[in-house]
Amino acid sequence: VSVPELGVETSHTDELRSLMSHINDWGLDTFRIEDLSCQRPLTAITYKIFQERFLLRTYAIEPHTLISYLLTLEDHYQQVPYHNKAHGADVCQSMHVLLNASALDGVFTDLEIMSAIFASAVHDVDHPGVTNQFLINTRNDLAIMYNDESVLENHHLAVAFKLLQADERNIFSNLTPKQIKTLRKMVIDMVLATDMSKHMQLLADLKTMVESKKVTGNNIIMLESYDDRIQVLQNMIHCADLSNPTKPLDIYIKWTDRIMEEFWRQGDKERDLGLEISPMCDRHVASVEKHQVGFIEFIVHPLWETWADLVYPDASAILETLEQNRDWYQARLSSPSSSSST
Ligand SMILES: COc1ccc(-c2ccn(C[C@@H](O)CN3CCOCC3)n2)cc1OC1CCCC1
Ligand SMILES: [Zn+2]
Repeated sequence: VSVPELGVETSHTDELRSLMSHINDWGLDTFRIEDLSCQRPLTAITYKIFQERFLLRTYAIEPHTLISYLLTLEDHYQQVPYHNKAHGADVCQSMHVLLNASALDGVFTDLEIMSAIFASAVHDVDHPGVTNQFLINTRNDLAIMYNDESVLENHHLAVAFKLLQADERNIFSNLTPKQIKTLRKMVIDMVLATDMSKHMQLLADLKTMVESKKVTGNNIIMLESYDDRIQVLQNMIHCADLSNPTKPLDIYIKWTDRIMEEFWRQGDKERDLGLEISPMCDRHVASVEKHQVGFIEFIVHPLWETWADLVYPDASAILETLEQNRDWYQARLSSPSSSSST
């Protein structure tokens, strides 16, 4: 069975191929890839990364099996404003770039790398566009299923692994049982770490690691235990998940427009249900810029500053962009408020 060169059927092959040549660059325009891939950004990006890292060869993955899994995975992302297949594709590509930090050169095994790319691609699959708290408050079946604990994160993992059960989609069919066991544990540990309720603990542990950082002669980080290795991978997927404010401003603003529309739709549901409207979810009381400045000040910058310390100097330019973007939103705060999309 033959597969198209870029993994997806497109009439923009030359343009898509040219864009894909920037797969290793921070700030790749996921929105343009969404258009050029005929609405298949997750399949196109993940397929390119697997090829770029020779993972099909290393793990004897049939191209059509990988495409079949990716297309089905992509179809299981819901059409919600933010937590859709474009976000999955963006986090996957961002993780791919973070894994290329020179301070991590040769640190992770191929299995750990494949686990990280797979975890990123699947980490929000079937996201319904509402928060864990909303699912808990409305006694949604998912909250009942997972007893209010990391409800969405558990669901994304269950969906991702269930899709692997079909033979024509089982990309890990040629891994050894031990490899499958290890990959499954690492993917679970990474996706569960994207739960924002784990953020403070994850950041505290990262800070401790930075303070006691051990490096080799050429500044490569030494990670001896599984706990140390998975902790770095968990922080990487968390950084990739919270990377919108570190991207070129025009791309960041598009992500802001999408997350706000998703939050406001949740607020609309809460209003209709007579529930208290969650913070930042009332479209009639919008302060988009203020919330982005707060998000960066209290969550995104502390995390990325610590990550930049760990892999110094690899993430310095990213931190610089984050600070410039914060200043841009800050400046719009003091001037008469105008919508973030203009
Ligand atoms: C560009 O703006 C944002 C971009 C991203 C986010 C954001 C929040 C939480 N996350 C991460 C979860 O989605 C973790 N998910 C949950 C479901 O399970 C998987 C893992 N991401 C918030 C953003 O802005 C908010 C609105 C104003 C300030 C804050
Ligand atoms: Zn996410």
